[in-house]
Amino acid sequence: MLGASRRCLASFTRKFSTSIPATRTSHPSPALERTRLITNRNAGFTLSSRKLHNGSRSWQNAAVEAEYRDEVNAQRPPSDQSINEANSGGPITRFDELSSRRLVHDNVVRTVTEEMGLKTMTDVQSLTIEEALKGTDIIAQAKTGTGKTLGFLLPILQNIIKVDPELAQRSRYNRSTAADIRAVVISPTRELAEQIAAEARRLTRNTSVIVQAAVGGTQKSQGLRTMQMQGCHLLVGTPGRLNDIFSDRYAGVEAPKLSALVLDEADRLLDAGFWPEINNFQRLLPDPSEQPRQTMMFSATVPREVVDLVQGTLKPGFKYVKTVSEDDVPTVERVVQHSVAARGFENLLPTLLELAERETKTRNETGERPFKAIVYFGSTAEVDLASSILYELGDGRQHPLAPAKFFSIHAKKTQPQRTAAADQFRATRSAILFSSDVTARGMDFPDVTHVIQVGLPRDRDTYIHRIGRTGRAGKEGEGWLIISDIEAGEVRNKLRGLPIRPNDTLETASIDMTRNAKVTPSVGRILSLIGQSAQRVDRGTKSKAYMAMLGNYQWFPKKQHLIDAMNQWTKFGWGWETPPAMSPNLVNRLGLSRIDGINVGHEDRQSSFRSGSGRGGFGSFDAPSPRGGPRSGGGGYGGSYDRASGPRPGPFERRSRGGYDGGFDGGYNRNSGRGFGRDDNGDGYGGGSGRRFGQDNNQDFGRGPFN
Ligand SMILES: Nc1ncnc2c1ncn2[C@@H]1O[C@H](COP(=O)(O)OP(=O)(O)OP(=O)(O)O)[C@@H](O)[C@H]1O
Repeated sequence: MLGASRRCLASFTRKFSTSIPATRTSHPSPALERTRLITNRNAGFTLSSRKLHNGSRSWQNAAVEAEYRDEVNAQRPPSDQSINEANSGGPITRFDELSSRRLVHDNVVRTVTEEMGLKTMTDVQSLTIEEALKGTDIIAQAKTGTGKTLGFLLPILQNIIKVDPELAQRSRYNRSTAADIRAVVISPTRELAEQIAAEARRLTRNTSVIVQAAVGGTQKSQGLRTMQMQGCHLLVGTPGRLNDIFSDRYAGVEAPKLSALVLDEADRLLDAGFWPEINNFQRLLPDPSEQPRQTMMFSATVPREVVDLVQGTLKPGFKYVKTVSEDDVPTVERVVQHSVAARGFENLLPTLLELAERETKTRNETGERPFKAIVYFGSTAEVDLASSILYELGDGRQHPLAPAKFFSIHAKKTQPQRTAAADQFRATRSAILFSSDVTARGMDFPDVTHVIQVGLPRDRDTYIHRIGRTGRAGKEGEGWLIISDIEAGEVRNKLRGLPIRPNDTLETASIDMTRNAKVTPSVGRILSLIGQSAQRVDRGTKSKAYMAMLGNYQWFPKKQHLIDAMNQWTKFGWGWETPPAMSPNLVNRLGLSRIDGINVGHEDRQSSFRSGSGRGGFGSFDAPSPRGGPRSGGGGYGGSYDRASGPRPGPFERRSRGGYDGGFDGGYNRNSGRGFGRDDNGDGYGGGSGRRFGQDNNQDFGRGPFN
């Protein structure tokens, strides 16, 4: 954030004055209490540097606690009243009114109502579309999955058509060029940019408006050729690639008539990781004093500081639309949210399996929508480890989670792998997507029944956006947060006020794996399955996950406690007597030199060791083994067993094995090399505020936004 703040201060010290008439409040009703159109009349202040230099946590808290003095209720009437209101010029709540009031071309409205099947506007659409059609600048905050995308695409499209009416019809003759861009939408992630472009193409299919996407990880030259051949009116892209093509003087990409700029997931784009790119990109666009343009910013989370930050750059009269009131929970009510406190890190995956099995079974029995889950982890390495272990459960026999298909996405995969995984997950009825935060914002995967977060999300907004992948467009969903006991205090701190209910119905969460114990057969089976599967995953994948976790838990003050908990995980989760090695340099940098239990050395020199001892694994449990017959003591792994002396083919490279025809897909990129930190965009941009530790020995930690 620091980087952003400094630059922001330089760029946003302009004072401005704006006065906006209060929006009419008519027929208030309880349903309307939550919907607010906030008009900020805090004119003429200069940004406080101290405020902007705050860390993200205080950002979030400030946002939650912020009292907006100048807010005006613009509450939405109940539906039976709205039609009358619309006829008499009240707020528009149905898409067909856009046509009857001659606000949007019939052709476009028909596409929305007939082809997309949408009749009634959501709150945020009702409050933004009409304003945006007038060219007003907008900051909009609305809960996840409430149709913000259409809230900006529809007015952009109509405003393009207004300037060039011929574009309203589909024409065989395409006059557009790559130097004819009228609107740009910026998204923080490639997947989201592609999704927005796909929605824009659906919306424009009966017009001559051309939509293109420009995202990192794809061939720039190929994208440019398409743009040069087909032309472009509406460009959707990620910040790095947009900068790249606009600053390439030979690309022929220009926007002299640019009339709209949209920042989707605006708070993320204005965060430190992206701000330099956004700032730079704006400089490549026509000067707004010569070519007036509309700016719109949308997100489910818009901290007060972001509003303060950007309002100086918006046109006087801008609207701040907020459909989440301060005292409302920022997640949709239809998503029931549970938290499970697991005893240690070694309990996390067994708990995940128990939950996934239970939910799959229940849904099969009741005939509800099949289990379709996104499981979030804090880093790419954890995604790789968990997805490998869960996939390996199907080794030569019926997979316990069949018929679910498995996919995984993170920023270290190639873009074609990421796109394929997203597309296939979208199209699959029963599936599990293991993901880092690259899919946390904006992604609209249909029918996701569960969002499961393993480990503490980096902040409150990340939790909210992840949860927002379920319960979309009026559907039900469940959120599960599975954390280890050392995170419990921080969870209370970060996620205070959210409607998360403790849940103790998962038996494996509380099992003490450091001791021999009697467990129920079902628990014993799960522990054995995970233990055996962990043995089949190579050492490198595990070591990287360990390092990544160490990076993610840098916030944890009691280092000895942290290392003890992590070593307990490697010992009882994987059967390793010694944890992965860390270079002396790294140990120093992480402030661990006085901590017991660190394996100082070089992991690559240890990788040929056979890890695991005769004991190890999940202690010893009196439970039948999954292959029949009672298990004797001696550890869940059945002895020392490590197939990690050389890399084995990644599970994602195999489509199906044995009796499990679900198969893993989406590609498995082993060439991760550096960077085990968190990732959430992967636009190939190397800047940002992510702190990196341990660049030696291929050990790379911390929240590097571009890992
Ligand atoms: N008026 C509407 N009625 C019903 N469904 C709608 C409406 N508008 C959009 N949708 C659908 O709702 C889903 C979510 O929309 P969208 O992705 O735009 O949400 P969002 O608010 O941008 O979410 P996020 O905050 O996660 O980015 C999409 O499948 C979209 O087609």
